[in-house]
Amino acid sequence: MSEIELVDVQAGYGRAAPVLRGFSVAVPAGSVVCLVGPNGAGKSTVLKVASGLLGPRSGQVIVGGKDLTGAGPQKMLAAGVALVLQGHSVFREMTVEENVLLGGYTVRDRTEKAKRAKFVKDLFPVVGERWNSLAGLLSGGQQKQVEFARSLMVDPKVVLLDEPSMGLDPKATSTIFEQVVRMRDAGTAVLLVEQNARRALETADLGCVLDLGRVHISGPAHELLADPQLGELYLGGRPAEKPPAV
Ligand SMILES: Nc1ncnc2c1ncn2[C@@H]1O[C@H](COP(=O)(O)OP(=O)(O)OP(=O)(O)O)[C@@H](O)[C@H]1O
Repeated sequence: MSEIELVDVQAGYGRAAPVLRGFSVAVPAGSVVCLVGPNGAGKSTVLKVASGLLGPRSGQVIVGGKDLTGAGPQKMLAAGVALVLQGHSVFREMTVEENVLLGGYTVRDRTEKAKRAKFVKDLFPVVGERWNSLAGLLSGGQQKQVEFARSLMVDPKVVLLDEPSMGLDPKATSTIFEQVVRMRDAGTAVLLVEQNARRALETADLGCVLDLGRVHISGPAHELLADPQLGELYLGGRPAEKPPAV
């Protein structure tokens, strides 16, 4: 079963022409789905619709088999859909602990909250190691892991990640993608938007290429990576150029 599904969604801003024009995607349990596509294609808009920040003009948003079309962000979070925003959203003047526990604000049961805090510390060791540090003292990649940990405090079924590698160097980017896999292996479905398309598809189970507000092509991520035409158009060149014939 899909944890979240967008079906034939039309969505846009104000009176402007729709950005998404009949877009569909399904994120199966225990999988990472990566959305790629050119700038302005509507990738972040998909995450806004999936998180309830933007209501679709038509189409459906189904979470865990229930139609939640038009539900706002609070209801979507309560239904198990968490969003990790683009850029850095940690509170720098607060400790890592305070940042992470903020994610569990809606978890009333103290035992459950303590259990979740232990879970995220185990999943992201750096979060546990720096638990009492000010979040602003951490590196960009470490801060991103604090954001991941914060989003997992409510034990979401789905995490939406908007460009998690933005602003990170290649080493930190690798760590972040490793952590995305750990999230998935811990049972969270992940819908990922990335500029770093090739690297993201290497991590993902399924890929979906978005162009002109629709799905251009979708399928197993390794198949998209191997497609030379997609490589040229969307992934910044072919995967393995043959040496020129002499
Ligand atoms: N808040 C907004 N108000 C009006 N138009 C918006 C808003 N956010 C995005 N848009 C427009 O919607 C279109 C799609 O934007 P979106 O951010 O979803 O694309 P994207 O594929 O994520 O792009 P990028 O790869 O550059 O982040 C763009 O034309 C953009 O200008």
